[in-house]
Amino acid sequence: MAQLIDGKQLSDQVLQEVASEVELLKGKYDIVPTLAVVLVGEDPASQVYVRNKVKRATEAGMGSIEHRLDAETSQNTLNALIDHLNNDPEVHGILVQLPLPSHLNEDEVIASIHPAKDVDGFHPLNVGALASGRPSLVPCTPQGCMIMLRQVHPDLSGKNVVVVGRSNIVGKPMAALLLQANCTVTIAHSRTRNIESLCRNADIVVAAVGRAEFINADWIKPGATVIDVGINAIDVNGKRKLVGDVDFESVARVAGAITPVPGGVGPMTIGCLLLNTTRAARRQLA
Ligand SMILES: Nc1nc(=O)c2c([nH]1)NC[C@@H]1CN(c3ccc(C(=O)N[C@@H](CCC(=O)O)C(=O)O)cc3)C=[N+]21
Ligand SMILES: [Mg+2]
Repeated sequence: MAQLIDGKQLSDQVLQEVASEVELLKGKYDIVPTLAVVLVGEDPASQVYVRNKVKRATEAGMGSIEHRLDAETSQNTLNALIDHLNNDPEVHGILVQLPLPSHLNEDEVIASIHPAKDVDGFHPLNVGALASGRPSLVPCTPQGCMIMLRQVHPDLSGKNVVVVGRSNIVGKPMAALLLQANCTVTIAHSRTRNIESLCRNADIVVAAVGRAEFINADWIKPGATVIDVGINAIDVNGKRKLVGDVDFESVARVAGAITPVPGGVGPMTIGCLLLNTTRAARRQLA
């Protein structure tokens, strides 16, 4: 049975670091690091997630502000809100929950967030900084995955890694971070040929495809490390169950180490979001 990489426990460690940084920023500079979360529409999964973020922020002694806008909100209204948050000195981080309703332009929204407050790390300036090896605000999920990987591989140099999925939110920034850690990185996606045998050669597989239990034990080299980014809600006998992109049951029998879902990458994403918020706050000190 593979070693379990406990995201809940690791994220508690990250949140403790966040809490002491918050203490320091309060005591020394009299600022309360504050995250503004913007949610457009009422997707129930998004609401759970937003509630979790606000809860953890409060526990870490941070400030948080929630802006809920209805699903029909116009681009102009959203732009005006972001403009207001960009210029509010008491807001250090801005997160606009994605995906947005289809009438809104996500790229425009992301580009309108001040790069210094872009705690998701999605602004083109932050994307460019990461791509050219000068990371500043790094996307939370890949950042959390790196912390988990370091538990098993303190030195990642020379490891063969396959990242399955090429999204701007996970796959691409994940590959950039791994490359910076001197891994040999392959990005696989829906058009990739022989994806199974590619994965079977990897020391590390990062699964970020958004398909429930897509990757099974045949894809995994015995002893390899598997990071499961997927969070998919499936129906099992009328009950809602969360599963990853990895068939945990079978893969855990061949892998050397694996992250669970829930309790894996998800909590680490939230930990890193709050870590980014303290970093953003520190950089905004006059
Ligand atoms: N601008 C933006 N930034 C994001 O980072 C972002 C986003 N939009 N939109 C939605 C996705 C999704 N996401 C999750 C993070 C943590 C959990 C999480 O903590 N999940 C728990 C389970 C929660 C449950 O029980 O439903 C776990 O995996 O253990 C889930 C989902 C961040 N996202
Ligand atoms: Mg894909």
